[in-house]
Amino acid sequence: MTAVAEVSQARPLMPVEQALEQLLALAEAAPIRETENLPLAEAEGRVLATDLVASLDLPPWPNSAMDGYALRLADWQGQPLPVSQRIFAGHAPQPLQPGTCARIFTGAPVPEGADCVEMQENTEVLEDGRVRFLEALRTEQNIRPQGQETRKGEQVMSAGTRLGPIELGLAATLGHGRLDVVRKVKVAVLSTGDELVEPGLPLGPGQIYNSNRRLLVSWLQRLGCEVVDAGILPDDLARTRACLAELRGVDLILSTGGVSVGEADYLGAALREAGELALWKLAIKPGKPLTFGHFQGVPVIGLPGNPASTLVTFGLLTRPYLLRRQGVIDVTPLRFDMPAGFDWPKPGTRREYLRARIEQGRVRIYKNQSSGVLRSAAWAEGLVEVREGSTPKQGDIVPFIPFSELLG
Ligand SMILES: Nc1nc2c(c(=O)[nH]1)N[C@H]1C(S)=C(S)[C@@H](COP(=O)(O)OP(=O)(O)OC[C@H]3O[C@@H](n4cnc5c(N)ncnc54)[C@H](O)[C@@H]3O)O[C@H]1N2
Ligand code: MOO
Ligand SMILES: [Mg+2]
Repeated sequence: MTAVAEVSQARPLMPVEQALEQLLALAEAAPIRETENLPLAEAEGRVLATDLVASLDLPPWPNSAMDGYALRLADWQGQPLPVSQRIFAGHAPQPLQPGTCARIFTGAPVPEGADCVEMQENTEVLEDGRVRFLEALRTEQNIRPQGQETRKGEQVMSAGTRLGPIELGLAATLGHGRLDVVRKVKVAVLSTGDELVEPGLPLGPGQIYNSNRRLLVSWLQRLGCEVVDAGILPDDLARTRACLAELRGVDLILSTGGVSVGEADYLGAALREAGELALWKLAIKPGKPLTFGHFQGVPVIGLPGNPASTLVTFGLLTRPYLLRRQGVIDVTPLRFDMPAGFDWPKPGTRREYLRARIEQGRVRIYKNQSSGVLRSAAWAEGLVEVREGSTPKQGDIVPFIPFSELLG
């Protein structure tokens, strides 16, 4: 353990950007290549494996944007026109008879020969059934031309796009019933600590409930990962080694706890001993001892055990890593510039992520920012970033990252 303490003192803390950059590079070096072809109904939350190219024009034919009348402007000299056909959406029209108009409804194909649609509110139907047009008319008005939205052959979504309701809707408009998606990332979740007991069971002396496991398993499922629940690992180096070795078939071992410098912190020790520790100790608060390494070739992320540290380091560093493994390009959460509703007089040496929420247009922070307090996050709506050395005060602009940007 003295070796660990020495390393901790010798090594300067790594800035968050640098750590993220390294994690993303490591993710790109180990991409998930296998794909599966899924029906749209099962593709929600997954990542598109190949570019999606339009196999048809959208709209496939010119159609009416209004309920009204279709006519040919050259045929109209201001006189009322008789109605020669009625065209409903989903039905093929006849070519427009010269000197007539067609009754037409929204979404119905514009008949050959017509070049203008007038909405019915601007018309008057005479007793003999002819239609008088009351306003000036322009060619192409109220017509959605073929291919206006998308041309056949155009790339509509690129590989690496995450499929949510909007993307699935877009794929559906183009007629795709199935999509090629990247297979799920398989993540083993491990909670380390002699003190941990699963909720629902009685607590013994010195014990606490395991909250990180539930937090991470639910979050990973939301991110579209396949979760292997590896349970609780006691604080024991031999068992830590054995457990890591057993999890060989996964894409990532994600553990919590045991990465600091305590005498019962064995996760970092096991990685160091295996000679595959790539990242340790970041300038982030909470979350400083975050650890990345490999155990017998399997990537391991060791999140610090304090629940708010787990949350922050998962959201800001692990989530982008997992998405990038699947080829997702855009892994950066949106940040909103907001006026601070707090004073932060003491400059820090680590970048702080305070649990915060918006009240009356300002970012307020939870009263207890201790990394052990998960309640701070339940109260909050997101994280406010306070950079190293900065001392924001009331009214200063600070970046706010809503949890909604991180949770999905
Ligand atoms: N001498 C030093 N001590 C500590 C340092 C340091 O730099 N020097 N860093 C502190 C910081 S910062 C953090 S963060 C923690 C990280 O500790 P570990 O990752 O080693 O985690 P543990 O020691 O196992 O546990 C820390 C804390 O979290 C509780 N915990 C752990 N797992 C869970 C879980 N699954 N559910 C709920 N709570 C959990 C655990 O009981 C401890 O209270 O180290 C500091 N120490
Ligand atoms: O980094 Mo620790 O998470 O500050 O408590
Ligand atoms: Mg510890």
